[in-house]
Amino acid sequence: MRVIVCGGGVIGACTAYFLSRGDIDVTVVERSEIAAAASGKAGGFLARDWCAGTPLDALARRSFTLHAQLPHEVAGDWAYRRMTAYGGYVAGDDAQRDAPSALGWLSNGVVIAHRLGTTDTTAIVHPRKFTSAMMNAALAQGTRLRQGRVTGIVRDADGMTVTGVEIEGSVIEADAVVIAMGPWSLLAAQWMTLPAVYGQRSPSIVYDTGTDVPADALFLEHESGGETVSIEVFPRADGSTHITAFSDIAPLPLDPAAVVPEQDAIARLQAVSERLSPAFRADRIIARQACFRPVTQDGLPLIGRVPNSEGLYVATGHNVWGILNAPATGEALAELVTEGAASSVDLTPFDPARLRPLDPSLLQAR
Ligand SMILES: Cc1cc2nc3c(=O)[nH]c(=O)nc-3n(C[C@H](O)[C@H](O)[C@H](O)COP(=O)(O)OP(=O)(O)OC[C@H]3O[C@@H](n4cnc5c(N)ncnc54)[C@H](O)[C@@H]3O)c2cc1C
Repeated sequence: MRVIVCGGGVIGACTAYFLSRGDIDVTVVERSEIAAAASGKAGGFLARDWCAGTPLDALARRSFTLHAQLPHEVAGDWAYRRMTAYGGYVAGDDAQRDAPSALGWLSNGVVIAHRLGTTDTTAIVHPRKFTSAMMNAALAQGTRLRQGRVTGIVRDADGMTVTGVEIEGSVIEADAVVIAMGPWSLLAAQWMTLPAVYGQRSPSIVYDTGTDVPADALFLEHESGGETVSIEVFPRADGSTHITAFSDIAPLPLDPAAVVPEQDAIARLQAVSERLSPAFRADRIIARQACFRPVTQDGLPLIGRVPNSEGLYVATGHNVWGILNAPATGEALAELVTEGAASSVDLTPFDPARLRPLDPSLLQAR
């Protein structure tokens, strides 16, 4: 069986890894480089039970377990570690402003209100290193990587059954095709019956904090310019700390390589970060970046068969939990493609047929 995975983000890499463990001929087509988009620029935070009470719960729990197993199965170091997570706020002009923080590495006035996760329930990876390691493991199992832009799907005479993928004028044949192009999966709605996928932009700054910042993830609220801003701080085991805030809605550039941060958002983020801890000094900044996470209309991913097609699958729309949920998505999708049904997780809540398909004429008008 020949399977083409379109997109080399964390979802494409994990899908290729699990497919290539079977007797499957896998090709990943990536237009830029592995982890070029959100999968290389995310925080990498993982939580076992933060999706409890939602349709994502089983997928998240399975993925959290796989994240703990993969360092024993796959070569490479992607800085997997368990961590503690805290919630709180940055005090404004009041008595708390000068009070020492409960966590010694934070500045006065950073108030820790509650613990959100322990080393049993929360963890982190370096997302670019994780995605690359999964892709390298797939390559070691025989997967091929082809650089190029997927520009269409090829079908047989009945118009239903997929026979390959078009890459800028050339065609590679396949028995099954998986669309895993993150927010750019939207473009695939021109070629198949697919619901809309949107991109939500977030800027982030990465600091080289070495051993100055312990394994404490932070979810903080801060009053800034009359609005309440949510700040997320993710110290990783390789000594880098990722800080993000100020998500906004912006047009998705057609080329993933054209995603750049707004200078104003980065300046605001840098100012907030400096307020949190002396560890976040300007001379320690190693990346100022932005990325678009893929979002669907109901906030749940699309994982499963594409309606009205034979041999066509999609895995995208993972929103804020794409790094967490990639392993279980890849595992379940590999089962669906090769065995006809997913056995590790119930994919029913993520069936692409649950949402109204996007009218392709809206894309042509873009
Ligand atoms: C600031 C930020 C922080 C985040 N933090 C976390 C976190 O802490 N934990 C967590 O679980 N999740 C987090 N996320 C979410 C996570 O990053 C995403 O859900 C996940 O990376 C999406 O992966 P993907 O593979 O679907 O898409 P992408 O990473 O966007 O990958 C899609 C790939 O497809 C390629 N592509 C596009 N078009 C084509 C084409 N025509 N042909 C071939 N290739 C193509 C692109 O170049 C890209 O490499 C965060 C996101 C952001 C923005």
